Amino acid sequence: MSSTPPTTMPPASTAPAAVAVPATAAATTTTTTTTATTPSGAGPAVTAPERVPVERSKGINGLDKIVLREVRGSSAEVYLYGGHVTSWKNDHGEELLFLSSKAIFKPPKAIRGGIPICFPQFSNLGSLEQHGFARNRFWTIDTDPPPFPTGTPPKAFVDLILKPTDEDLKIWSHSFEFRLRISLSPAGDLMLTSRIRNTNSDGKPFTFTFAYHTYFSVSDISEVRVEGLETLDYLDNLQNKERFTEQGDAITFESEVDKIYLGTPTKIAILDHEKKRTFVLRKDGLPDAVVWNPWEKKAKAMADFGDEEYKHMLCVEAAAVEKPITLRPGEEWRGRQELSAVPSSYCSGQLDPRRVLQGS
Ligand SMILES: O=P(O)(O)OC[C@H]1O[C@@H](O)[C@H](O)[C@@H](O)[C@@H]1O
Repeated sequence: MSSTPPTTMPPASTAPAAVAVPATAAATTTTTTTTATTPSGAGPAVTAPERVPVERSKGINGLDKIVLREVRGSSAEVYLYGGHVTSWKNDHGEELLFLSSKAIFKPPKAIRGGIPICFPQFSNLGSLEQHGFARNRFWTIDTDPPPFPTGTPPKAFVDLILKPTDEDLKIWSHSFEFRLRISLSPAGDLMLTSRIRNTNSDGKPFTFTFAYHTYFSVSDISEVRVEGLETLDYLDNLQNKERFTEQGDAITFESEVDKIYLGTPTKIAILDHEKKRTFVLRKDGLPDAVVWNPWEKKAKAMADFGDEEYKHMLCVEAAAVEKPITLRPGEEWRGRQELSAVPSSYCSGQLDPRRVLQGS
């Protein structure tokens, strides 16, 4: 068991990353950019790999969306509404995220499925609307994001930004810049990096909670297990957020679950026995992990969720909930989530490979 402390970083000061989609583009546009990375410290300038074209088009109800495609065939779809990833496909074109057939693509309703962003409040832990407002605001493409301090930029990516409107400032009186980079690796891994900066000019700090509310697509919830959370403490949302300790070998599902696991490892596996697929979730700056499945009764009560759909989804959410993040003006926080989908016969790292191999 290990916990990841929240990271608070000074302003980034190195090489610029590429953003190539003009904010004014209409219908479907395709842009390719090659970025020269400026020196980081004393290092030489390097030329970033050629950027894979990003497509911008109209999605459901005319909402703007971005499609990222990697050369080997994987893809991701991102709605500017919510800065919301609605699709992630592997190089066989198989959908890896759950999106409800009843999802309502109409503001102010958040899209049911994919990866909603919960900010500046997770769940009902505060005075704001459930899960905060980032998931039902219109984000824009960030044409000039500050550089990432290290690493080669990915080839297929988009940078989005959310800043509060005057209306937002009335309900949460803090200025911020929320930058979200969504990228696909050549192997088809989906990475989301959030950089949130306090831009208050009144000298005031602010505090927030956060989650990447990822809906994984699974073949049958009763055949799924989650590894990496066993023996950890959790707050049970179904029991007034009381604190318990998880017992047993791994997490399996036979009824509604809504738990916030605390101080979780940086790597969690979701094994889909029937599909023989393992999702590996890696995270940074996000110590907690929420596990949610509404099960039958709650499914029926949700207007934007099919009665039987709970069988085919599981939310495992990289989150910062127990210890809210506080930023002073000028400070930036970074929280990263990386998702891979691999055959269940493969796993590496801190999880016990024998258990993942057995897959049950
Ligand atoms: O219906 P919403 O607002 O998208 O929330 C869905 C669920 O999201 C989970 O993260 C919460 O732990 C649950 O309590 C909640 O029901």
